Amino acid sequence: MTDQTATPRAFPASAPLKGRIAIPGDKSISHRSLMLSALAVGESRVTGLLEGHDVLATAAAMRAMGAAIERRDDGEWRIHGVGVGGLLQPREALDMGNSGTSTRLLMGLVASHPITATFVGDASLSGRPMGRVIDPLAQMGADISASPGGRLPLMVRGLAPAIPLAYRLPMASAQVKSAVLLAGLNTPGITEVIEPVPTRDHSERMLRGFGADLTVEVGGDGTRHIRIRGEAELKPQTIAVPGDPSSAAFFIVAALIVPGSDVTIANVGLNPTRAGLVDVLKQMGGDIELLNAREVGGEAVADLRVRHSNLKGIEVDPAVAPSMIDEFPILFVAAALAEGRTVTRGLDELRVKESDRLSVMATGLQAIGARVQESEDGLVIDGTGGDPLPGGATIAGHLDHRICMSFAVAGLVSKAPVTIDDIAPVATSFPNFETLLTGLQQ
Ligand SMILES: O=C(O)C1=C[C@@H](OP(=O)(O)O)[C@@H](O)[C@H](O)C1
Ligand SMILES: C=C(OP(=O)(O)O)C(=O)O
Repeated sequence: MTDQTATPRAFPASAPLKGRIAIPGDKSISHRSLMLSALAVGESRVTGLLEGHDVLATAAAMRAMGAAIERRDDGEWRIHGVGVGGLLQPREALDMGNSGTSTRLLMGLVASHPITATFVGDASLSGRPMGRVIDPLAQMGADISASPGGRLPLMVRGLAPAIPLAYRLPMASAQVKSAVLLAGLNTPGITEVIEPVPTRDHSERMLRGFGADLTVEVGGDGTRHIRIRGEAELKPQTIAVPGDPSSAAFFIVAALIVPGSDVTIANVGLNPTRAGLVDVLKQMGGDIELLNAREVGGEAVADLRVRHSNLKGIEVDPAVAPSMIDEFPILFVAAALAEGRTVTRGLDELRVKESDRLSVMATGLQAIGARVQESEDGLVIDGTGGDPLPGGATIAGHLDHRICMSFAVAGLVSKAPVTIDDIAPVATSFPNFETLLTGLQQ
């Protein structure tokens, strides 16, 4: 069946990319800025907020639960919080759109408030597993009824006071960690998350920044014990959201693989729990220079100057996966242009993102002439050594923004244009992606 509302877009071979761009705000930090501000007592101010559909879904949900949230004409967001424990029962189902982060973190918040909320989402989100948050939140006392397989639509009936929990994460997931910590905010006593494999730590940093009593103890084997004391009072903050490294990734790789390119990407967040891609691309021979390294709002930030490079295939250490979990689709494109073989493993989590990113990337790359083999938990890619890919196929984006943008970049180095069947999903995380790309092609 053809989707009448889809907007296909063709990406042809590109001239060298040249110039300087600033990418939009970090999606993870933007979600958390809205949620924590909405729970603080008083007015928080946020600049650089990502205004993508996923973050706007979080804003709408926090409004529906009582927070006053407005965007000023100068782009600053002002949020009046309701206080921890003060969330109101939403009158209608919370529409999470395409956003896993909104869904899982907000389920955590609702779980320890005396309210009931229904969560709905699009076809992609409705296929993603929510059992991973249902399990710990049910142990804390929330009553959750989900669709078969622990999917959306689902309903969370919170319990207040909830029961504190010590929870060992069964998979490397910042969303599950954050759901439990956010539930812990309004739970008496100490809620603990035990994290054997470190994942992005924005929740920990920001909860502390808002004044929550949160400690992190690292065991001898690297396991992190994160403890939050509940019934916290959060103080309003002024937040400058750094640029999203996961969005920068598309322009980093584009500049590395389009011959003659020289691009500077300003204000990129480089929190070590997010910066894996830059290290891996450097290992592959990528010319990426960090300029003006600084700290913004407790997060490492730098400008990145990226020049076209002859990339070499490598074996990617599975241990770096959590620090670049959303960047594998675009890394696979870089690998398809590198000289020699790139091997990736330990990427089972990619199968439960907006699409099955291992299978969708393997199929799409094969369709445009790349040599790719899919294994259970990774891809093996034999690159062209810098020669253009044949291209010329239409790629199914499966409502997955990162798939759409990865193949858009692949089109820039293909003989025949690469067409994305529907470009609309890009707006979930990177609304001005095409505008920035066109600007670098002038
Ligand atoms: O906590 C977050 O903001 C996110 C965590 C990651 O998901 P998982 O926790 O499912 O790995 C990541 O893929 C997502 O884009 C954002
Ligand atoms: C996995 C992602 O997001 P989410 O889980 O919030 O849908 C992503 O942005 O790549």
